[in-house]
Order: sequence, then structure tokens, then C-alpha cells
Amino acid sequence: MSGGPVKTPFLSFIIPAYNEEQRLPSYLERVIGFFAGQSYSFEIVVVDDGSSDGTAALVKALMAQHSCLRLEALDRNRGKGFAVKTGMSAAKGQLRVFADADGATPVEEIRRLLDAREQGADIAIGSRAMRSDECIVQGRVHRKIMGTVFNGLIRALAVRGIHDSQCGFKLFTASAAEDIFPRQRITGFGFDVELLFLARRLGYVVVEVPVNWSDVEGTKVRLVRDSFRMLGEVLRIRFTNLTGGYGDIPGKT
Ligand SMILES: Nc1nc2c(ncn2[C@@H]2O[C@H](COP(=O)(O)OP(=O)(O)O[C@H]3O[C@H](CO)[C@@H](O)[C@H](O)[C@@H]3O)[C@@H](O)[C@H]2O)c(=O)[nH]1
Repeated sequence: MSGGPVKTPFLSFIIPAYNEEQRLPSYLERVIGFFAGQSYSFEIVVVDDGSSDGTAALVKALMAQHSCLRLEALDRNRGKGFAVKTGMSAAKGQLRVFADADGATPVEEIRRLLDAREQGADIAIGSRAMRSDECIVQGRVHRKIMGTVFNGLIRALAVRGIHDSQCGFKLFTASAAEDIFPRQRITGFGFDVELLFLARRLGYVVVEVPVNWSDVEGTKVRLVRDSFRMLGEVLRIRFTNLTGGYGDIPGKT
């Protein structure tokens, strides 16, 4: 566990975005409005993942009005994992949070991640699978079933004790981020699992916290195709670990 409570941190809020011209503007306005009312300083880093629509242009237009906003533009579509990694390395905050562009988890839920950090977490991850009276998870039934099956596999193959590896709402301290992200290999949706796997191996305190989440129309995830890809990525994590591909990390087996 590193450090105690962090007072008035500088916080980076990273949003990976791929063809998000429809969903991003309202979320960005909400995020900017929320942080403007907080006592700490912040930056918002949007990583445009080689979008073919007007995502980058709309962020640039908003940058003229909001100095807290930055854009990292990838020259081609590289995958959510690559986009988050890029945002994390461009970020300057003592605390670094990434969140999906559709606002499935309301930005206000960040208080739950910050509370976990105050209590000693190096990494706090939003979870849709933990029971809490305060939390509402709204989504389609087939996705919930797939999520349950996928997370069961994750627990068996890669990271024990995690109920929801895939929720796109996660906080890292700067030191944890700077240790973990350079080791990340997976560029697709399976990257969350790799991050958690590396965090565990490197001895970071990972705390899972229940958050509100709702299925927002316009998901880019293709259930069958992306589920198989993720499964392949999880197997790749095991293989990379077994063959020493992660370099000098404790507990390679
Ligand atoms: N599809 C896709 N999305 C990308 C890409 N690069 C960045 N993203 C961004 O990744 C985020 C998640 O995509 P959504 O379209 O919002 O999908 P979702 O159904 O809400 O995603 C859920 O499942 C994903 C896979 O497990 C999770 O990564 C995500 O957090 C959430 O739980 C969005 O911010 C999207 O712009 C890419 O190459 N492809």
C-alpha cells in the first residue's frame, strides 16, 4: 500500500473515444461541469482512437472554451486498450481515472473511487457486479449473462477475487499507473484484465467498489466477436506471463 489520504490531488480524467461524436458532447459537458465544482484541480484528456467521424473536431472546438481539456489523437484505430494506455502516459495527475465516453457510469460516481483511494487503495475499480443498495445497474439481460460468464472465466484464468474486470471506470495512483501501463501489451478490450493481473503481481492494493451503471444506446462492442477476442487476449496474458514476457515481475507462475 502506498501513502495515506491524498488531499486536493491533481486529477486526470481520461476518456478513450472511438467514433463518439454522438455520445461524447453531452458527457464531456457534464464532466467539465462536475469537476469545475470540485475543490481539486483537474485535466480531462480525450484520446481519439483514430475516429472516422467528427470526434476530434468536436473536442478541439470545446478546447477553445475549456483550458482543462486536452486531446491526444491517434493516427489510426488502435483499440480501447491502446487508447487508455496513451491517455495514462500523457496524463499528469497524481490520480488518473479512465471512463467510457458514453457516460455509462455517471462522473459523480468518482467519489466512490476517491473514497477507496483515501482508505489506501492504489487502484480502485468500479464494479457492476457487487451488491449495494445505493447502486443501480441497468442493462440488457444477455449482456449481464455474458458479463457473468466472462468474469467467471477471468477469475479462473487470470485474476482471482474480481467480480467485474470490465467496468470502464477505474482509478490509479500516478505511481501505480507509471509502473503498470508501460508493461501493458493488450490493445483490445481484454486490457482491463491485464492491468488487474499486473497490479496483483506487482503488489498493488486493488479495491473493487460498486458503482451505478447503465447501458447507453450505441455501444460499439460486438458481443460475439469481441467476447471471443477478449477470451484470446486473456489466454495471451497467461502465455506472456509463463514465457517471461512481462519481464521482472514477482510470482510468474
Ligand atoms: N469499440 C471500440 N471502442 C473503443 C475503441 N477505442 C476506444 N473505445 C472506447 O471504449 C469505450 C467503450 O465502448 P462502448 O461503445 O461504450 O461499449 P460498452 O458496451 O459500453 O462497453 C462495455 O464493455 C467493454 C468491453 O468489455 C468495456 O471496455 C466497457 O468499459 C463497458 O463495460 C468507449 O468510450 C469507446 O469510445 C475501439 O477501438 N473500439
